[in-house]
Amino acid sequence: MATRVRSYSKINLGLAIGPVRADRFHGLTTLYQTLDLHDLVTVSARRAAKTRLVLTTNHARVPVDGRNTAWKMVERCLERLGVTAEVEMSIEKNLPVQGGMGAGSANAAAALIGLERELGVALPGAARLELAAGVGSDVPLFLLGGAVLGLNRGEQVVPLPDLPRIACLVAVPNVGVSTPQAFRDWDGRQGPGGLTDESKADRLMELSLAYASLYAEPGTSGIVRSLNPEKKQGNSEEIQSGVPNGLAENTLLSLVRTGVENDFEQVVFPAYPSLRETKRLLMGTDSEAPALYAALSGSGSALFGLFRSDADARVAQQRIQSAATQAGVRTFLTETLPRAAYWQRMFAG
Ligand SMILES: C[C@@](CO)(OP(=O)(O)O)[C@H](O)COP(=O)(O)OP(=O)(O)OC[C@H]1O[C@@H](n2ccc(N)nc2=O)[C@H](O)[C@@H]1O
Ligand SMILES: Nc1ncnc2c1ncn2[C@@H]1O[C@H](COP(=O)(O)OP(=O)(O)O)[C@@H](O)[C@H]1O
Repeated sequence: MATRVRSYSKINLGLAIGPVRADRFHGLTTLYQTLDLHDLVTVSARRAAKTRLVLTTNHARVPVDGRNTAWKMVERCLERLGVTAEVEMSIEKNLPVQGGMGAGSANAAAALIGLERELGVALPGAARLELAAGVGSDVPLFLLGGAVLGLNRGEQVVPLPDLPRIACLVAVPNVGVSTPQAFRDWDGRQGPGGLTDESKADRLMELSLAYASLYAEPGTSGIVRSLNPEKKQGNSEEIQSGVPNGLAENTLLSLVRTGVENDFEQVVFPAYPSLRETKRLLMGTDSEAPALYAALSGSGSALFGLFRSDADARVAQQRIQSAATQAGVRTFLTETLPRAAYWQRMFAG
């Protein structure tokens, strides 16, 4: 029987780009958060004398050969295990391609999880993370889920205590942004806005510390209110009923005060000006269900807003859907997905 895996997505709550490294990748400090929006990856595998992979998908822009992240992962995992097998995979795409939501990366992690289950084997945890990092900088985070600190080129992941669930509206413009191109544009920036390598490195450190400080003992920093421990995990019912989620709001506002932002906005917004307008509409104004925070995710093109309640997120959805400048922008109402829920809901039966 085949294994069906929910291949969830991520947003980058914040992302700072550092200097170019010797391997030509950029140093990053980023705060990933998984979202309750997913593709479906189905894997069936049986041991065989020779390895044979077959991949199908419902999306024209997803490659079905060795360029596919899921294919790469399965091929490398079998090699690592010293196993030959016939593997059939299908990817049902619901998430945007080149959206900055890590969908292709998540597909690779889902393929690994599905393959292990099908073959009844499990690689050691560190080996899985190493394989994932080899497939892409964004893949290891999907072997943790929840709130994850990304360092080095984004592939070095540190699980963070869960942030409370919060209502989220994702807006996906009708353009795909190439990640390598966005990095090249960042490197090409000249003039007063450009940072020196030294100040870029300082900023990476500064943001790592700021993200870690979010988890300081409540009450000691004066930022996160003293809490009822039972409510520490947040509560999705609160969000669904439209009741404001005070804990999530507090934590998020703390994050905003740390100066969280996404450096890619500085190069992606000038290249695609309508994205800046999408962010403005997500944010809203004080009188019209404003977002607590809105930003570009990764290198885009998806943007997201985080809201006090599901009801506020719906109002923002209306704002975008009725704006003449936003034709072709798709919106998805969802919420952030903490680590325990990420793993509980992983298998689609
Ligand atoms: C920058 C992020 C933020 O989440 O962008 P999104 O793709 O999500 O938008 C990710 O780290 C992307 O991760 P992923 O898409 O797996 O990237 P990779 O395949 O590892 O790299 C694609 C290309 O991006 C550039 N790259 C990537 C990561 C990094 N730290 N520095 C880089 O310069 C390199 O040119 C590399 O060849
Ligand atoms: N499983 C996959 N799903 C989607 N795109 C893939 C996959 N494997 C490789 N790709 C290629 O990777 C590129 C970007 O992948 P994607 O993960 O959708 O973007 P992002 O990292 O911006 O979220 C696409 O242009 C596509 O050709």
